[in-house]
Amino acid sequence: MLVCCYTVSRCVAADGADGAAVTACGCFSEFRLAVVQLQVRSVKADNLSRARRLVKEAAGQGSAVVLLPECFNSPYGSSFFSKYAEEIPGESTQMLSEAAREHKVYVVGGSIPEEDGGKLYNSCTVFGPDGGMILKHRKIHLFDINVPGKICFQESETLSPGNSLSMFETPYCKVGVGICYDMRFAELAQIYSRKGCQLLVYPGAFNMTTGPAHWELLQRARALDNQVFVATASPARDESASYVAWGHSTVVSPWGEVISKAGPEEAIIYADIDLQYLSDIRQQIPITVQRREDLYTVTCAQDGSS
Ligand SMILES: NC(=O)CCC(=O)C(=O)O
Repeated sequence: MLVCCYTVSRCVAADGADGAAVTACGCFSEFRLAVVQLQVRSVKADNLSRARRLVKEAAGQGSAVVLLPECFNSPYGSSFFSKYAEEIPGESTQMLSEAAREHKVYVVGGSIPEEDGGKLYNSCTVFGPDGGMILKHRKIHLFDINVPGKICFQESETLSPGNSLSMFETPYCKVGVGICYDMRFAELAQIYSRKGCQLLVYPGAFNMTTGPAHWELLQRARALDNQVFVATASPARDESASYVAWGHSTVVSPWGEVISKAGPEEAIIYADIDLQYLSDIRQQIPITVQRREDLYTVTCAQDGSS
């Protein structure tokens, strides 16, 4: 918890990340987040080397935390998951670990298709500045969609869901992790924010149907109703792919404003995450303390059930 965030000064973070700001009490109130909207193609080695280069570039711009897209090592699609799947640790997570250690940043490694015990998962790994793996999060809500004439897709044909929630702590803030479709489930964001997360990250690959309609709206809703920062990282759009990603990686503030946003093409976007701003908003509109937990259980329903 940030308790005495009054005086803010620029400094070099203890773990070597430049550009963080600390308060008089020594807690960090501001840090730079980079979101890498990677152009993912069919050659895995190229995806890995480009991701590595862009993590380096983001670190060079003073980022303390770098976020990669869903399925960053593989084209997104049921026909690709088993071909590109790896065990963890494996080639892709090794690269993430090395990039985090070399550049002294937190790397939220988007996701990769993971193989474990004969099953496939859509898994996000997070690495700290020492290169150690902090967590592995398996997508808990699998993306199944059928909008006639537009898109029909079923992750659940090939993937298995994860069964646990994942949060991690940095010197800057506490972060909750979800993967793409997980963002549609408001309960997940609510649990993370109630457990103290100030930033929610969703590596994601929305599509050309739901992207324009829902992508930004969902992020702003999750940010606003939980008073947290929300960041999404999409693959860059590839019109020739079987699943065309919407792109538009975004960072939203706890006020619900879009503070950084990519277009459809490969890019790195940056956001200076100001936790004092988050505290101010929570004081100005104190929903976090005005909740009526005593009323949120249905005790009397018309059909007599409770
Ligand atoms: N990869 C995904 O989970 C896609 C989710 C999506 O597009 C949606 O509309 O939800």
